[in-house]
Amino acid sequence: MWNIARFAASNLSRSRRFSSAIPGPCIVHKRGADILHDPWFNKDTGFPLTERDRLGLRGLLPPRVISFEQQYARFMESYRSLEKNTRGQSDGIVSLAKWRILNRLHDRNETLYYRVLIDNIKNFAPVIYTPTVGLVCQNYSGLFRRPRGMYFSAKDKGEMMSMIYNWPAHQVDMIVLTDGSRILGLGDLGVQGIGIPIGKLDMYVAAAGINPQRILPVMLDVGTNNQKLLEDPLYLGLRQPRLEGEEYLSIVDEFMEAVFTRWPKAIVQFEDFQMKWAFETLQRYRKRFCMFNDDIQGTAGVALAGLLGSVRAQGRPLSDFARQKIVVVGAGSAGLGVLNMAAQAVSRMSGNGEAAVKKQFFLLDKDGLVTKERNELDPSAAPFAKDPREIEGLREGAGLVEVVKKVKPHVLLGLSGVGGVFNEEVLKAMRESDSSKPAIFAMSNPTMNAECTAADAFRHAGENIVFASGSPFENVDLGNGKVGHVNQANNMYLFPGIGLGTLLSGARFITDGMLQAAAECLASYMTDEDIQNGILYPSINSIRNITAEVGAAVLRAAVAEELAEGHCDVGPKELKNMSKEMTVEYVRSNMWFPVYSPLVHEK
Ligand SMILES: NC(=O)C1=CN([C@@H]2O[C@H](COP(=O)(O)OP(=O)(O)OC[C@H]3O[C@@H](n4cnc5c(N)ncnc54)[C@H](O)[C@@H]3O)[C@@H](O)[C@H]2O)C=CC1
Ligand SMILES: CC(=O)C(=O)O
Ligand SMILES: [Mg+2]
Repeated sequence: MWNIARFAASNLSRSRRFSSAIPGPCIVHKRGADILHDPWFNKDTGFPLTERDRLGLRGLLPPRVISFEQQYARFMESYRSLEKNTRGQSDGIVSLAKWRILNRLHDRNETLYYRVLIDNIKNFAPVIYTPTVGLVCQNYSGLFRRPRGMYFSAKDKGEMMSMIYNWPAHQVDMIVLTDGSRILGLGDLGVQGIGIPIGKLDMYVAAAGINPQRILPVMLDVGTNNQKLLEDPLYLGLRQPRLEGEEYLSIVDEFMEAVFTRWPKAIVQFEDFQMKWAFETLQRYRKRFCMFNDDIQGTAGVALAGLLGSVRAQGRPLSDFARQKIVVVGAGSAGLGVLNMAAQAVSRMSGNGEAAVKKQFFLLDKDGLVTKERNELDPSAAPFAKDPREIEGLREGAGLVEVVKKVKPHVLLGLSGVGGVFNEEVLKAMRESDSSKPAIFAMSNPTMNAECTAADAFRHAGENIVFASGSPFENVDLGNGKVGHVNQANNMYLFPGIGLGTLLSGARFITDGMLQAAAECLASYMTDEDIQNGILYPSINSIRNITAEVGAAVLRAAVAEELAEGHCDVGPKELKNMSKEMTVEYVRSNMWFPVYSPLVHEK
């Protein structure tokens, strides 16, 4: 049974930590049953009697008033019963049942939903985010009950500027946008990919305290090339092949113009676009609008923090990063994003130009080692393609085992989307690594697409490795009381802070400097003792803390670059005068925290 006294105590300390927890009034333009059916305002049986009178709710609810704490306890009890009752059933069935119960609460009462999410983030993140969100996207048309977010389709061309005004909120701060073309490692899921912006924005609310009334998940439905979906009579998206070329770009252009016309200060996070459009749209918009691509830029920062951590784990100075041999498997938006940011970091550390520092990186895609001899070499991969003369004993297209045996890398990092590609032979080859603590990052999502499991990594590559995966795995029992620590190398450690820091800075663009500051902040978050124990990233339980630090680092970088225009009544001068600690506190104090606010009706 959930302990109400403990809840009250933790709530008290939380309300001290987050000054926004003192509930100010909330203006509502609805009355009566319309409020009960609006998850932003609904309190279910929690409406006090006076409020029921004021809002025309009297008689629409059973007479007894149930407190927030009791509602919370009742939900947690139902959740635990569900866990008990589904024991022994398949993982997929259990995960979807958990997602459904949380989703029903989300659709009914957002305040309660976000409170249970924040307080139980370690247990619930795998349900509302990776891995379960992948399963939800795969089954989205069948699971659909109520719409969430906005859908702009190829059929809406010419209409988007007016459509954007259909969204009921006056202000939107954070938008996550996808076209569904590369959902996690699951490929093209068309309109069903909307689950990803929804899950990412849930993390924004939980980790960054973005007000849920100011978030907007968006699906740009430009068709799908997934034949199975096109043939599915229940599929909810456009039943046509994906638009390409200028036709495609004109849809994204129109959407971006519409968004920034209505909400000039919004931030748009591009998510899970196939590689060609991920890079193209980033180039196209990053100097015109306040946007970033999470898969390219967020992932890069998280991976870089982990790579720097793995240097520290070997007991070496950070400057040694310039000597680490890193094999990256997957030359897509994520893999190339990581290599570009790693190259910038090495270049800064060594003082050499970026071209000179790429020797230590080895890039493989589905056709093996990428070299300059590759036919139709992708221009974004070209800077990392090996000159065959520098890689004695290796040839164009060499397989992963061959590369690992020959290179003896310090780090093996997977962003291929292919489950199990780090097989027993590859992992055993990592035993010959030149590092005293080889690092294995199986970053692809969801779980079944991870390049290897945590257990296999420790079993085959040895107990001295450091391990990270994109989706969560349990720590591994190594016997003799020893534990193989599993890190979650996921962009969730950065994107909430990038969004919040940018928002509070009032910057109109997101620069490399701001992203670098975010990565450096995460990299320096862990103590030497943690790192020695193989812990490269903090626990997800402290995600609000991490996000406050990352947000402050991003904000301060925007100030340093003279991009900060301020937010609400805090202007650029005040931001400039804040110390580092004050900035962290400022960011923290701007995090929304779910409490029932008194509702005040206004026509
Ligand atoms: N942990 C995290 O925070 C993140 C994880 N990811 C994951 O990374 C994966 C890839 O994402 P993107 O780069 O955007 O995809 P992408 O489709 O742009 O790239 C995939 C790359 O993997 C290569 N590949 C495919 N099969 C391969 C094989 N057998 N061996 C070696 N390489 C192979 C492809 O040639 C391509 O270069 C996805 O599973 C995604 O979930 C992406 C972003 C963040
Ligand atoms: C985590 C994430 O952004 C991805 O797997 O695409
Ligand atoms: Mg993604």
